[in-house]
Amino acid sequence: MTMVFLNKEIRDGDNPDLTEERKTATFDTNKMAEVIYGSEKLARRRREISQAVSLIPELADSKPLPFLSRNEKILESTRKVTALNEHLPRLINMNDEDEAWHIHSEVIGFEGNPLALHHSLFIPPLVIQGSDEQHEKWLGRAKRREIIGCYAQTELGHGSNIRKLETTATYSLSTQEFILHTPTINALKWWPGALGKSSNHAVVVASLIIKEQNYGPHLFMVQIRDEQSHEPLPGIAVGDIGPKMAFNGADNGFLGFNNFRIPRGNLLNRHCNVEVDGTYVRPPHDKMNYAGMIRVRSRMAAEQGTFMAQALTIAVRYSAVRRQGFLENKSQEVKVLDYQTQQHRLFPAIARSYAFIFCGFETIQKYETLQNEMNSGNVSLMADLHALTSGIKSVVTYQTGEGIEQARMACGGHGYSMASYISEIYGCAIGGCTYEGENMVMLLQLARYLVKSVELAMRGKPGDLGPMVAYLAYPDIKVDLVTGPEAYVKMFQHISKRQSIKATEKFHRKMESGVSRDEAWNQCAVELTRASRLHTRLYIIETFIRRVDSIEDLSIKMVLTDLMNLHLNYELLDVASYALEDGFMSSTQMGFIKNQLYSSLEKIRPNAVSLVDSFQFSDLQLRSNLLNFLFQVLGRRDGHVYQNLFEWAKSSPLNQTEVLPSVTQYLKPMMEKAKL
Ligand SMILES: CC(C)(COP(=O)(O)OP(=O)(O)OC[C@H]1O[C@@H](n2cnc3c(N)ncnc32)[C@H](O)[C@@H]1OP(=O)(O)O)[C@@H](O)C(=O)NCCC(=O)NCCSC(=O)CCCC(=O)O
Ligand SMILES: Cc1cc2nc3c(=O)[nH]c(=O)nc-3n(C[C@H](O)[C@H](O)[C@H](O)COP(=O)(O)OP(=O)(O)OC[C@H]3O[C@@H](n4cnc5c(N)ncnc54)[C@H](O)[C@@H]3O)c2cc1C
Repeated sequence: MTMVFLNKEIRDGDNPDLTEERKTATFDTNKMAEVIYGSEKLARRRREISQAVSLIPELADSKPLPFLSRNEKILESTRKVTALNEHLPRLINMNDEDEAWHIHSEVIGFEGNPLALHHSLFIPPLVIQGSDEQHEKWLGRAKRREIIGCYAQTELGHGSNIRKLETTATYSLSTQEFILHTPTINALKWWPGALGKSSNHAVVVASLIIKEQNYGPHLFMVQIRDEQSHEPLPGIAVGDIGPKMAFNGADNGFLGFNNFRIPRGNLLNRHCNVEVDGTYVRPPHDKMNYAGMIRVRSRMAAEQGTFMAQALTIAVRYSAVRRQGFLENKSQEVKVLDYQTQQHRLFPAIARSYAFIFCGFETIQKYETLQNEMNSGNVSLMADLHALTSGIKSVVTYQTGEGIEQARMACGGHGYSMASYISEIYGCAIGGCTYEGENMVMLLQLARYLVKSVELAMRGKPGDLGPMVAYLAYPDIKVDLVTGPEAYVKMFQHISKRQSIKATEKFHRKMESGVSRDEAWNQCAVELTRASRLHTRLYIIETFIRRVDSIEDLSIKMVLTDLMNLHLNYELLDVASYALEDGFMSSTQMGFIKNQLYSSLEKIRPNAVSLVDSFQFSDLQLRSNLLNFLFQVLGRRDGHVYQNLFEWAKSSPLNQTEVLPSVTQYLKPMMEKAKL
């Protein structure tokens, strides 16, 4: 039986192919949005905010961004973000981070802006690592945007290995100051977003030196530019690092110090301190100064899930209006979305977007618990969350990159045009594989945790394993996949456990053969990263199942169950070789998984457009609206892509004149010469 849901947002004049899709949906997209965003209130607020933004012309792009130069992009993103700043108090609840995040992505898009890091990486470390007194001094000013800041950690020579950062902060007993210094070119800060041209403050990570002893990376509040003139302060060299693959509306920068002095009170000292006489007060956890990175990583699953969801919204809508080729009926070409290959390209990625967003909820909540615990001095949760978020950040960024690239290819030629907006989304999202910890490096961090856990299990201490890794001690009992999701989890647990054990045993064998610990680790690194990926994918599957279990609305639960089954079969198929290898999975089971996968694609087909509509991205957010000016056009909610692609092309600066200088200066003379 199909429940017919009349989508309230079907509009007159929409492309009939899309209207037809929306009519076949078996669920209410507003209800689904509540599940995606976690509450009726937030889903509703997002719609209200989008609506309010659409009525303010100055918050729209003034030109299609791909046609702008780098300087124009920065000017435009700054214009928008400052205009937005003026409107913000009327549009959102200023204390609600989700509302703020939504409105910024809507107005700014993926190109970045000079304030992006201020909120995500300048204020949070100040909150986490700053004392009450330091909050008093800087936090209010930062929140009011009297000062603009960034997070300056990475250097030209070091990003992953932060223990080897070369920027020094040497304590001067005589003046009670820290002297910041960049001893070599390699030690220049390099990459920090918004540092290059916009920020006048930075949280700088530098190696703390007291009486010639290096205490490792610490965080310092540093004013880098004059608040009046915006000129760099004496002793500071700062600038932009040049154009990047994407994110060119932001000014990632470099920064060098020439014996630049800051007061002792600028060491962010909620958890550690340097006393007047140079006595160092240790933090409660060795890696306390890394807590800000856990925070950002904990938010990456949800963030990347929505990045992928935007690319998929564009690709799925387009696939429902793009007609090409025939199936049975030779009188009308089919929507490309009807091809099984197209569905296989897009639907598993839709499932992953949902999975990442659900998983993101859990990690954000876990971080909030950690933050509360840390505030009361309990750091026992840090190691677990560091391991978990290290794996999640790596898996979701990689799979998001894959999903967005598939979305681009699914749009054929038009996907390659910047009119699709997909290349911009890709460029921004894929940066996540590198920033906040390069993926391999982070997978190896999780592997340390897995190896230790396997060692505990091997020593017969399974009781000491945390809930996340308890399965490493479970016995192997064959499963019948027909029985449902739990059996899939057990199969995945077996695969993940076996890989963790295999990698650990290999590591042990290498050491027993006389290879040093570090060398042995390196010789097992690929196997170790495999274990980390499997463990993380298992965790994501489990969060998906938990979320679907918790849903009460039947129509929503049914379609999410289809999506979850697709996810389970797709993921298991992808790693099946691990289970076939030791005979835990039979070839019959493999066939079963494939058939389940194909049948999931068919089940999802009528709901595909509504599943992406449910993310409720506005046309402005997808840079697909023509309301005020010409924007990218492929993901338009109304589905009128062709005429708008033509408008877009006409607006290209190249078409503002019929004969270009390239022709008069070079081609014409060449052709004339050839005639002689
Ligand atoms: C790879 C590590 C973790 C290694 O650190 P290390 O001090 O050399 O550590 P080690 O001696 O090898 O010991 C590892 C040990 O330290 C633990 N650990 C490491 N990090 C944490 C943590 N956050 N919480 C709790 N524990 C932590 C690990 O679990 C290890 O513990 P173990 O020895 O196994 O018991 C570190 O260097 C690191 O985090 N590197 C990545 C750098 C990074 O993420 N940079 C981000 C810059 S900001 C940015 O990119 C902004 C992007 C823009 C945007 O978001 O939009
Ligand atoms: C868009 C963007 C925004 C950024 N924003 C900021 C910012 O705001 N502030 C800031 O401080 N930084 C920022 N960064 C810098 C970013 O955090 C670093 O680039 C990142 O941490 C990776 O470090 P790296 O560049 O040193 O890479 P490298 O470590 O040099 O990586 C190169 C290769 O070496 C491998 N490798 C390195 N170490 C190991 C190891 N131990 N084991 C195995 N393989 C290894 C890596 O896997 C990789 O394949 C940003 C970067 C980007 C791309």
